[in-house]
Amino acid sequence: MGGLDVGLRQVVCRHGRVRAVDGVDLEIAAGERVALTGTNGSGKSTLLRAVLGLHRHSAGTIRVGGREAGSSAEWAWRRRACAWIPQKPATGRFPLLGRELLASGGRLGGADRGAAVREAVEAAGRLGVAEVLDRPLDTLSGGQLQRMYLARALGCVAAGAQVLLADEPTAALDFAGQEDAARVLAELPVTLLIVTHDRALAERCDRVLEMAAGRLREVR
Ligand SMILES: Nc1ncnc2c1ncn2[C@@H]1O[C@H](COP(=O)(O)OP(=O)(O)OP(=O)(O)O)[C@@H](O)[C@H]1O
Repeated sequence: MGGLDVGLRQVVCRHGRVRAVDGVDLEIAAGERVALTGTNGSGKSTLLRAVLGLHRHSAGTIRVGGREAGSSAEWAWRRRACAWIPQKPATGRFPLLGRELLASGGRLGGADRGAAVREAVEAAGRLGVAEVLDRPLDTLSGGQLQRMYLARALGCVAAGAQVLLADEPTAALDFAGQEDAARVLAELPVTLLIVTHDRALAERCDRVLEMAAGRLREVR
């Protein structure tokens, strides 16, 4: 089993005056699969975004593979190490085509970039979205877009990402899609941190954590 360990110490994230994440400690072993559940607005997405450096007003310590990130080179390493499926995919003002998304994000790096993009395109085929590769992202349905992001994440893993941070990756999928995505995610040889309200997906994880008002507790 591959993967990198992830360690959070006393992480606090603010949105203005709101402490969306309020002193979170978390240790995830390399290769562990962790589901993060909890009430709406409890800080789950903010926590995931902080790991990627997408939430600026953060304090505390976040390590991936034992490495903190501060410099732009360290953040670039972090973003290559961590594949990312966002909750609210931005299609942008000038939306990318599907196949551009698969090669996007600066996360497909290294010598195997071509192989990684091929893997992402193949994954799109397996996930049933091959026919939308040449369409702008803003013309895709929510479920098609979510499948494209999953395919991109699989390409990132093929390119060497060892952690997958997924924010409600099955929320827009039909029943068969939820099953397929849960199986694919659970079989990946990486460390998984998945925000989800999907019980079946949480069941496949080694641990389930719950967030409430910015604080974390272990459920199983
Ligand atoms: N851009 C923002 N500006 C101001 N407040 C924000 C912003 N983004 C999130 N928040 C607030 O921070 C808190 C945590 O939000 P977050 O999106 O992390 O919750 P969540 O647990 O992922 O919720 P959900 O299950 O509904 O997706 C909420 O009170 C939310 O309203």
